[in-house]
Amino acid sequence: MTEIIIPIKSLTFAKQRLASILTPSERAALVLAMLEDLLATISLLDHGKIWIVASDDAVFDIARKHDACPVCEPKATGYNEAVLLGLEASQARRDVAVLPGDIPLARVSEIAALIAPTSSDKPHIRLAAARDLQGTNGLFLSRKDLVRPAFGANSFSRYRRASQKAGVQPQILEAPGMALDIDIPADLHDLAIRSVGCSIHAFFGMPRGSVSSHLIERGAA
Ligand SMILES: Nc1nc2c(ncn2[C@@H]2O[C@H](COP(=O)(O)OP(=O)(O)OP(=O)(O)O)[C@@H](O)[C@H]2O)c(=O)[nH]1
Ligand SMILES: O=C(O)[C@H](O)COP(=O)(O)O
Repeated sequence: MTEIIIPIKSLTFAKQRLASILTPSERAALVLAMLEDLLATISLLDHGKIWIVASDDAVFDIARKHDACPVCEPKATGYNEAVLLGLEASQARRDVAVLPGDIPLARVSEIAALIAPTSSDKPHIRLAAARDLQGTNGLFLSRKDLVRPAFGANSFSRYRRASQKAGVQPQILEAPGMALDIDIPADLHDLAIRSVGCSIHAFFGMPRGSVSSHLIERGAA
């Protein structure tokens, strides 16, 4: 079964691009709520080990609650280095997936399509794009050395090129829930109005009708 790596940046430095509308403690709470929702969604599926690469006890507490394995990152060296730590920790030779922790609306069916185990030795890569078609919100490798982690600006086209260089035509997944990663205030506004019933909605701490105006007051839309 497919093992899953989820890197979570130090809560102290989390979600800097939301600093104009959320306080540091709100940003930390947002990261934890998004992780809860993602792990709850994954828990509905058959999967291999989940590796959470992070440096905060609060993150590891959530990991353990969902039977995920903590991988302690000695210092924050970036998204790709964190993924490499997860890949090293994983004992799987084949079928690994990487998910960011900030896709709280990812649907069960979308993650199922991303992590479906392969049955042949033919190399296989799956990619789920961010809605701007620049970022990558889901990566699946049938062998963990098929491409090196290459997250960051414009990673989607970089992964496509790297896959082709490795002789693999990547499968591009249609995944609108996964496509919303929470980077900037406008993403948070979209999340607030689409997240009723999720932990993330409780994070906003108010009934649906007022979420939108509250975030607009802070400049999110
Ligand atoms: N463990 C770990 N995870 C990281 C690191 N940098 C980014 N991530 C995680 O990678 C995923 C995607 O992060 P980004 O959207 O690029 O950035 P972010 O750090 O969440 O937000 P900004 O501070 O606004 O850039 C999230 O799950 C982050 O928590 C890092 O240095 N270490
Ligand atoms: O998708 C990626 O490779 C990274 O997350 C960077 O993209 P972002 O700025 O959309 O988070």
